[in-house]
Amino acid sequence: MLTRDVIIACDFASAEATFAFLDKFEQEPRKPFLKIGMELYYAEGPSIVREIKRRGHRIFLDLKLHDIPNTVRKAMAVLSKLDVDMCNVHAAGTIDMMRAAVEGLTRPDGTRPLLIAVTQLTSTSEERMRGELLIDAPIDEVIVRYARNAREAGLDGVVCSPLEAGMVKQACGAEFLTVTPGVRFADGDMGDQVRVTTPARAREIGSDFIVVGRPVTAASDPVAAYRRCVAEFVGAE
Ligand SMILES: O=C(O)c1cc(=O)[nH]c(=O)n1[C@@H]1O[C@H](COP(=O)(O)O)[C@@H](O)[C@H]1O
Repeated sequence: MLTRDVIIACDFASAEATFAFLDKFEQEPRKPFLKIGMELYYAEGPSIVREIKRRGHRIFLDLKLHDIPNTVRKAMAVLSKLDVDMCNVHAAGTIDMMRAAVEGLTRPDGTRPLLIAVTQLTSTSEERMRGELLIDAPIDEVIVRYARNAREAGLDGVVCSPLEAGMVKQACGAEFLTVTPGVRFADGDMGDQVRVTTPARAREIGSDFIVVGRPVTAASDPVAAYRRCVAEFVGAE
């Protein structure tokens, strides 16, 4: 069983900006678990992963692969060499694509990073999903279905809103991971997120990891904002 934790989304445009941010956490006893997403990875390439790893952080590499199975298998085989802790794909790529992702990510010695699938982005409302994507079902049903598909393909969990963590656990089992962005403090701005809740509520619902970007990175005191997330979500240690 993995320990509940807070993942900071390092959505920065350069290594310089990222390290200026990380330097603020030098004195923290707890080394934050970090997410590297498309912006930073596309700007800096694999070297940013190696450099952050060298500083001793755990890394969720969030590139959300979504392509034909052969392409995803081969791309995942490349990413498996980066020695990150967690990677992701879009569950909309189907069970075959997710199986190919598992195969590609698995190293010759049988080990691999955790692999999770994005169900419906936390910026998507049920109204837009129905109206624009023509998925004619309640969004909770879609999320649970995608989570079951991910489990069937052999993945370790899903990305969903913390609001959906409980129903995913109920459908797929307590050990099936829920990694949940769409987190805001009670007094915070939603920005482009739609399906959101607070770190404290995410804990009550049963999320394993919350992914928090702007509430920490754009805060006037990012370390204090991170500690607030940890206090609400992880509690006393
Ligand atoms: O896969 C993700 O990490 C992800 C999935 C999702 O459904 N929603 C979502 O917001 N994310 C990511 O989580 C982070 C949330 O950032 P903030 O909205 O700034 O807290 C961003 O880096 C998003 O790319």
